[in-house]
Amino acid sequence: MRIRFTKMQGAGNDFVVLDETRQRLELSPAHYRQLADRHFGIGADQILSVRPSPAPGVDFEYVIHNADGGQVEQCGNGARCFARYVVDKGLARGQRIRVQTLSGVIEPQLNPDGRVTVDMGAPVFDLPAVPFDAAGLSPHREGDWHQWHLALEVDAESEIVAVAVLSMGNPHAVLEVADVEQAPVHGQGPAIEHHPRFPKRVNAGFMQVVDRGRIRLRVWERGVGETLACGTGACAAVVAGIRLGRLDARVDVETRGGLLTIEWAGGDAPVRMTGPAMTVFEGEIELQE
Ligand SMILES: N[C@@H](CCC[C@H](N)C(=O)O)C(=O)O
Repeated sequence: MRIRFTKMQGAGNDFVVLDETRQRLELSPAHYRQLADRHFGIGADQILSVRPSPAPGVDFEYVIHNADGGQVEQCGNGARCFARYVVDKGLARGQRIRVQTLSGVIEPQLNPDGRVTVDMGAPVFDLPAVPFDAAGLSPHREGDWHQWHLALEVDAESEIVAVAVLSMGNPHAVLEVADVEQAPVHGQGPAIEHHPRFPKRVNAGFMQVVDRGRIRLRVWERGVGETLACGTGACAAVVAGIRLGRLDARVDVETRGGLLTIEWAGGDAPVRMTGPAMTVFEGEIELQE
């Protein structure tokens, strides 16, 4: 089967975008893995499918698959690229759209400067909803919140890390580190992703607080590995930093692929994420059966 695609990136987190507004492509997990493969396919961290509105009051459905072929609930950098795509392709009626995801409705909006702001909804702290199994663990109190001590096995050595746990529609564990460039992202990242206390696995964020309005962040993404940026990871890190008393309500997040700005007023307020969204190229690919 031959299909058309658009390659996009948001702060270096890269995507293959597929237009399924007129016809479902009915792709298998193996097809998504081929599209994401950097040697045998196009190369991407996630595959984003644009589908027609599934319900009154929303404009589109946004379906996300990780590079490993698994479907996931949310993708923040992808949401900005999704908005840029539907506007540039003339599929959207205005600059502000409502989009159904597996974890709820999000509202991206194109800004005059070309960046995109997304209302990502409120963070979720209910541990079973993340999901995170805290049975038998004692929380370590910080700010108005707490962190959890997890035992990890990394290169046959036992290590303990303190993580803040929350959902931005998808699960996140956030660790504070002194220097993000020296952080053991490729050692601790996969150990946290597959830790048995996270039954759906987890995205692991390594956050260095520069000052109350700026952090540096690297994220080991579930189903992908380290990416140049993770939008929901940036939201989760800033929310965690605010609740732990380290950050103010508006924070610039430096990632290896670019700058994101995250705003959160606390409580049930939605998290707002602003950042770039660009088309890289378009083409056709023959999918293996
Ligand atoms: N790149 C993303 C997150 C994509 C999904 C994530 N890997 C997961 O499995 O939850 C972002 O920008 O948020």
